[in-house]
Amino acid sequence: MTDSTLDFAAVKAATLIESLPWLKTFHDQIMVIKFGGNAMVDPELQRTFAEDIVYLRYAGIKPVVVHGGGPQISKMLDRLGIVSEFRGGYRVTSPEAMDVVRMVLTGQISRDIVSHINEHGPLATALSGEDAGLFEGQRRQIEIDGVTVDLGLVGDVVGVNPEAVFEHLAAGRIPVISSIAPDRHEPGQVLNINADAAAAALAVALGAAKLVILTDVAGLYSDWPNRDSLVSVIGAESLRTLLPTLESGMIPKMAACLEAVDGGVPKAAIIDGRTPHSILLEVFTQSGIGTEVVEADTTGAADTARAADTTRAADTTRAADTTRAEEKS
Ligand SMILES: Nc1ncnc2c1ncn2[C@@H]1O[C@H](COP(=O)(O)OP(=O)(O)O)[C@@H](O)[C@H]1O
Ligand SMILES: CC(=O)N[C@@H](CCC(=O)OP(=O)(O)O)C(=O)O
Repeated sequence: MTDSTLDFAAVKAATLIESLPWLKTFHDQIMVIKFGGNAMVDPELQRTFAEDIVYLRYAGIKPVVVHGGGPQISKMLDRLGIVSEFRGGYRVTSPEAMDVVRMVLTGQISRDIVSHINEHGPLATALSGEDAGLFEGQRRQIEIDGVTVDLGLVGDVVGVNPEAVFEHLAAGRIPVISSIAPDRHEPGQVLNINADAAAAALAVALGAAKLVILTDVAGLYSDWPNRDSLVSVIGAESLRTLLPTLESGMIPKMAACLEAVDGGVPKAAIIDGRTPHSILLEVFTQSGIGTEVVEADTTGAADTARAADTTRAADTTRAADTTRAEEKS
């Protein structure tokens, strides 16, 4: 063998062995993966997403997919001439818009994800938050600049009955879940749940080891919209302080990460779903990609502890064009 072949083999071996601690950490653990509508616009990315999910499953992890579909819902609403707007990151949902939300999420997107995963074998099964009483919802109102905004048929998940998900996992299946919930206070009424929030509530109820949210941006930028300073790791307390200053799309996402970590999920990450195999890069490399939210704060002693614990880079921010691996070396 030539020197360059040997070097290449060494790099491959190093990449493979880097996954060993994570294979041990997550063995037999539940991981909730939220697939955002903006991360699924390209058919090739849907294919590599399915490969990653199947890879996790065969690596001995129990993946549970919660999907969004905001852009796809907006497109269908436009086609049907139904006006919709977002307030504070949530879609104001009229009864006729709700019909479209339900149809697109459960009838179209869920089916597509199941179909891509099942190209690898009969693994995935679709569930809506309505099925087997999985989610219980309650209408939510938000305040913007001190004024209460009525979001219509938008809800929070206020109860999760995870038995059906556990049963599917025990049977070796990969549940693919749509973020619709029956209204706890109005029988027959369903509510539109932001998929980040649904994923967080489910991750807590399932006792997941990690929540991973795929979106169309590298992670949380502390200098948005400049994109020079990507937050690598952030503790729950720092995020709580930052949350009120964030802008639209990031609000539900970071609120969901905080809810998950506050609820006992050890780690929640926001990653760029446009990077092929971003899930494998996040889960099986020491440096990961994107932004990770952890319980302990990222300054001072906590940094040292986490670095020693071989989890993440201690820096809270980094230049957008440097990798976390470089930071750690
Ligand atoms: N601080 C920030 N860092 C990164 N992205 C941000 C930030 N603030 C707002 N955003 C916006 O949030 C978007 C992600 O939210 P969203 O469009 O709802 O994604 P998804 O469909 O994946 O749920 C990004 O594309 C970006 O435009
Ligand atoms: C209340 C609310 O805003 N619900 C979302 C549900 C889908 C979703 O969350 O999709 P993404 O993950 O692609 O953003 C919506 O109607 O767009």
